[in-house]
Amino acid sequence: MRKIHIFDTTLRDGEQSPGVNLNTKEKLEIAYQLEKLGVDRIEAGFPAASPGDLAAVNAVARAVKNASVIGLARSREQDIDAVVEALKGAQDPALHVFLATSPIHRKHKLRMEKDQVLETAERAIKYAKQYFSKIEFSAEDAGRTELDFLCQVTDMAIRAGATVVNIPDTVGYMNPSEYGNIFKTLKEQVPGIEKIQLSAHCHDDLGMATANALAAILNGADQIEGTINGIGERAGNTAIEEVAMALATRADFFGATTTLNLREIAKTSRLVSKLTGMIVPGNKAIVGANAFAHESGIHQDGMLKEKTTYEIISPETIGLRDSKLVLGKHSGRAAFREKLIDLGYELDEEAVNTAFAKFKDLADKKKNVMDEDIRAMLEEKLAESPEVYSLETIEVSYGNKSTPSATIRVRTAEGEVKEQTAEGNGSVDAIYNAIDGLTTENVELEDYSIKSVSHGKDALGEVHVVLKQDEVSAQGRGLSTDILEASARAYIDALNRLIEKRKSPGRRDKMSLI
Ligand SMILES: CC(=O)SCCNC(=O)CCNC(=O)[C@H](O)C(C)(C)COP(=O)(O)OP(=O)(O)OC[C@H]1O[C@@H](n2cnc3c(N)ncnc32)[C@H](O)[C@@H]1OP(=O)(O)O
Ligand SMILES: CC(C)C(=O)C(=O)O
Repeated sequence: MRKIHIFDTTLRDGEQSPGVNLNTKEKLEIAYQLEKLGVDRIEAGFPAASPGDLAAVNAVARAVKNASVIGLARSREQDIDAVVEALKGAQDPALHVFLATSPIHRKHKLRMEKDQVLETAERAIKYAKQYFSKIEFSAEDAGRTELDFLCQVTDMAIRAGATVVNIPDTVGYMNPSEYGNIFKTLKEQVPGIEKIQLSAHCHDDLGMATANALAAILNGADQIEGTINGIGERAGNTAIEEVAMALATRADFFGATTTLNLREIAKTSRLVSKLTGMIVPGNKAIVGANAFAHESGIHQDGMLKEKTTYEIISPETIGLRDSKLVLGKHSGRAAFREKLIDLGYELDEEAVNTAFAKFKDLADKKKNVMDEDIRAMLEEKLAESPEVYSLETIEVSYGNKSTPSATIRVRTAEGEVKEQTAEGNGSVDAIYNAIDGLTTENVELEDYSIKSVSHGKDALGEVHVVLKQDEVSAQGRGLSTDILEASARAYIDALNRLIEKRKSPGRRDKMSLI
């Protein structure tokens, strides 16, 4: 299979992401991880940009042993000299020199005619030749360059001594068929093209960076430039992990491969995200948090029967432990049953159905139902606790300048519905006064505590109360995404158990499953 070289520019183009600034230590940490990932080339920075970047590139150049280290330069002697300086001590140094070739850049930015562009680039490559055996020349904005002129530029670069010619789609303007056609044309029309490597460097302004890079491969590109997590100038660059996984997953189609250690992908992605501060979107291909997570019942059922129904890549391939079945409102019984087994619960079918109905109610209120939520939900209910009172509705009125009041409606075991409104020092006090008014039980609140069962602002709140009546006490627990409702449920639960204890004094409190 044809080998595609991976040129990583996370430390150069990736660092051009607004807001990203990597110091030497951070660049080194990423470079070591890129070595583990097995990239062929590491573009460590733009040494002429600042003394700090020159020093960082030098540190990377001296540290990296298993990849070529590259510095970027404009077609100017002082920039090339800075790269010479920065790459001192490198085991396998290479220069990357560029000049824009498109009519827009020639006219407005460089203010050069075509022949001046050719002369300037040729002079720079020839100047660099005395220092470097490996030189990549980039025709910046190649995507918007006249194809016949791009052939001329490529011919000039080969004659001047470039070993790699890069065809950047600098502004992410290309589509796969146009971009592929550039590579095909260069391969067909430029003499001596077989002596050099052709490289693709794409930007993601129209969301086509990876597709364009793959089109370049299909049309003869030898090297792909990109970054981890696709970070980079504006909308970013081709994401290296996407190209590597596309080639690995669809080898049948592309007939090309990288020599990356794919198991290092997830780790590299996490490190780059941490050090650059650029958060990876959940739905990002390959490395997003949801890339191997399944939420809907039909998908989860398929996954439990056979993973390939909904996964084209196994998460282990990129160094993740496993896929995730996320319980949410679209989940079905198959995934729910599996989760119960995972959590160590053995319930009969009827209990599973009851628990599943409660789970669906909870999932309507909460985005992600976590393991802690399910445990709490299963253990909330005391199967043997008869419901003398059950909560029907709760309404609370609270203002920091008015007295809180609560209206509670309960249903008795006989089916009678009772309603009571009361005021209190706070919302919970008002709720408990209203319940006391309804039940006419003379109880004392001995203990009240509240905790969050899981994380986030939609987390379940769990309230625990202890009520006392004539030296007998009983505990109660209430669970809800609303802490006031959880408070009411806990109080009523404790009351029910207190009444039950009064009827059968020897009975102990026992928590059990639904
Ligand atoms: C497509 C890319 O990603 S290219 C890489 C982009 N990365 C960077 O620019 C980061 C590092 N850059 C820098 O720190 C600074 O721009 C420097 C140090 C390189 C230059 O700074 P300054 O000398 O102040 O120039 P400034 O950035 O304002 O303008 C760029 C100059 O380089 C010229 N230039 C641009 N590209 C090239 C090139 N490939 N070869 C030669 N000259 C170039 C411009 O025409 C302009 O020249 P002018 O001042 O004569 O008009
Ligand atoms: C320097 C070149 C390769 C570049 O970053 C671009 O054109 O996007």
